[in-house]
Amino acid sequence: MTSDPPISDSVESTAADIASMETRGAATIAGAAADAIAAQARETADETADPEAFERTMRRAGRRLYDTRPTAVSLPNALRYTLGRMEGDDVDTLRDSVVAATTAFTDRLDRAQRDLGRVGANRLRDGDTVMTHCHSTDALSCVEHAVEQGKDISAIVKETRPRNQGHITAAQLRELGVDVTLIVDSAARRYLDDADHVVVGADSIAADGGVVNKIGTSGLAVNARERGVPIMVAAQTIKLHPDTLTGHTVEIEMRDEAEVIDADAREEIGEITVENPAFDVTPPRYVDAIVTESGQFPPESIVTLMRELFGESADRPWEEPDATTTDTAGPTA
Ligand SMILES: O=C(COP(=O)(O)O)[C@H](O)[C@H](O)COP(=O)(O)O
Repeated sequence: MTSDPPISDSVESTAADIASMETRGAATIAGAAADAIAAQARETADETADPEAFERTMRRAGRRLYDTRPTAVSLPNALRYTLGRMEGDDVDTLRDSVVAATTAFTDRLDRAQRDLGRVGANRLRDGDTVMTHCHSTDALSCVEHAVEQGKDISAIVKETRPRNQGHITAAQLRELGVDVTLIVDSAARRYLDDADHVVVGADSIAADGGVVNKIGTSGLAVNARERGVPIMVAAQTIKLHPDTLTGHTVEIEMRDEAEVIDADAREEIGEITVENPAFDVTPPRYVDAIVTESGQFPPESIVTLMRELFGESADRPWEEPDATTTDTAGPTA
């Protein structure tokens, strides 16, 4: 018996880049995964004429990507869209179906971001100041469209420890011509008095409207509510987590302590525990609007859109057909 074709270099390097956060941010991760799946389909079709071997290899590639980071549902949703459309009785047809699905998926990704940007921009007025957390391409799309509408927008950008994704946000806002004030995370409450909106992205949105995003989002949202500053979550619909429709929770990624403290400082302090959760959950009552490519929603009604898009439950086309369902439950929300 001959062995199945290997996982492609493209999938291996994409998976490594996602795990190391070289490729990061939910939408970017989804696009990279779709591109890697397309590369895998092309290479596998060159290496086997056996349709079953092709399908097994594609599922294996899907699992390799799936296992990288657990929180952003855009990754499994990208696999759902692309591998879920794999069909055909021969390898060429199977390959073409997957490649066509990946192209359609990445087109939708770009279009969705533009469309939600227009919706989010309508919430911003000329002269407004937004406060941001982390780096979200969906959130930035709202600011970009507001600027295109001729609005003068300023930004207070939280640096977002431990990885300082706020620096990326600051640089991209400057490219848009937005005035930027960079602050440390702990200064957020003080500067909320100068903000008209908090604008953040999402890695996953649960059926109850809970928003999973970079650690620190929930504290920011609670403070913003106390200060009367509206909180807008910019999230295209690939951020909707269909497993939460059936009671599953969203796993919160715990990352290496080396991101928080270097070895020398740790040694100097003595025996301590260091925790580094990458994300947290903002309860729906602290969110004013979830802005998607299908319009804006109060968080409590997002479940309707989720059912429309995913039905009552989500399939897992990266698993072998006879595999028992893997529970996605983990420490969460
Ligand atoms: O929390 C993060 C990124 O976390 P990390 O840096 O750990 O990946 C972003 O706010 C969301 O992914 C949304 O981003 P986008 O709007 O670009 O999908």
